[in-house]
Amino acid sequence: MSDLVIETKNLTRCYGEFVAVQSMNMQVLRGSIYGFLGENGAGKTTAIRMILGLIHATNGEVYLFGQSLKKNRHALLRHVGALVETPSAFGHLSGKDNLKYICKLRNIPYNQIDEVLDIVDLAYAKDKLVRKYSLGMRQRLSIAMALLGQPQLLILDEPTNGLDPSGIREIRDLIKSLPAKGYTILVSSHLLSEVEQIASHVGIIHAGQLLYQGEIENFTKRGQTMIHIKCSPITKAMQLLEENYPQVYLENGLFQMPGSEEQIDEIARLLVYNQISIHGIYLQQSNLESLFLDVIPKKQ
Ligand SMILES: Nc1ncnc2c1ncn2[C@@H]1O[C@H](COP(=O)(O)OP(=O)(O)OP(=O)(O)O)[C@@H](O)[C@H]1O
Repeated sequence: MSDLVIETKNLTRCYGEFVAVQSMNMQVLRGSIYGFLGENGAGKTTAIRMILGLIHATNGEVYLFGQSLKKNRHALLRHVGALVETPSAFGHLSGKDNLKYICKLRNIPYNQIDEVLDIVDLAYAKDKLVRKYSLGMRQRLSIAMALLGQPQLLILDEPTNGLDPSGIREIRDLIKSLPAKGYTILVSSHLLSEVEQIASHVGIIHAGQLLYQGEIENFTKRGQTMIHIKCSPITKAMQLLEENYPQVYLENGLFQMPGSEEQIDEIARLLVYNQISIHGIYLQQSNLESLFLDVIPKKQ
């Protein structure tokens, strides 16, 4: 069994002259939650639609579970559940009847219904009409629909769009619970904070190009630790620090420089020895946001 549930090779999609996705080599490992992160218009939906065989690639190929999608489209997509468009459950039917309807359409046994209702934690509301569901409940029902047919891979395109904070939390908790049940998840988002909270891996797409992919943890490790110092008088401190630490810079009254915990003592001694008052000195780890901004090209 392939360890890569999704692999794309030079996947490209053009709309006329415009390149929406460019030579994308995505690798999604079995059992992972892969956060596909990019600003609006970055190319996430286009890439996802190609992975699902909903649109053709202009160039390149998609492999699912180690096999070419081109050659085994129907057999492979049977193992994939997806939520790509806005949820479309019937409001005049109960949650359970909506699931029954999908089972009938796709020839899936009804005995899977209770199982997926349990996974998305909607068993208590299965007989309630969907029009009386909250948006978060509707979205969980849509995920239950995608889970019918016992897929191995679940693809969710911006599943928290339009939800309120409690709905977002419900979906987040649900997604986090899925790998333990044997699912691999590809979830797209334009929100860094969301990906940071749920994903084990991240792929960053910008203007159609996958600029980074790997474990979230490794991504965070790319960051430097910075020493932040608040001290006075500023002009004298600037002169002294620049002489000893050429990488230092001043921002909003705070001196900053790359460094480690061991250097803090040495810097503090230098400042005190030169009659500079220290109001604060501490170590700051780069956060995911600053790393993200480092990866994507600066706006002109
Ligand atoms: N059918 C189409 N014809 C022409 N251009 C398109 C088409 N579909 C998408 N695009 C363009 O391709 C780019 C990528 O769009 P895509 O929907 O994949 O981005 P996205 O990252 O999913 O963003 P969003 O979160 O806003 O949906 C955008 O500039 C979009 O305008």
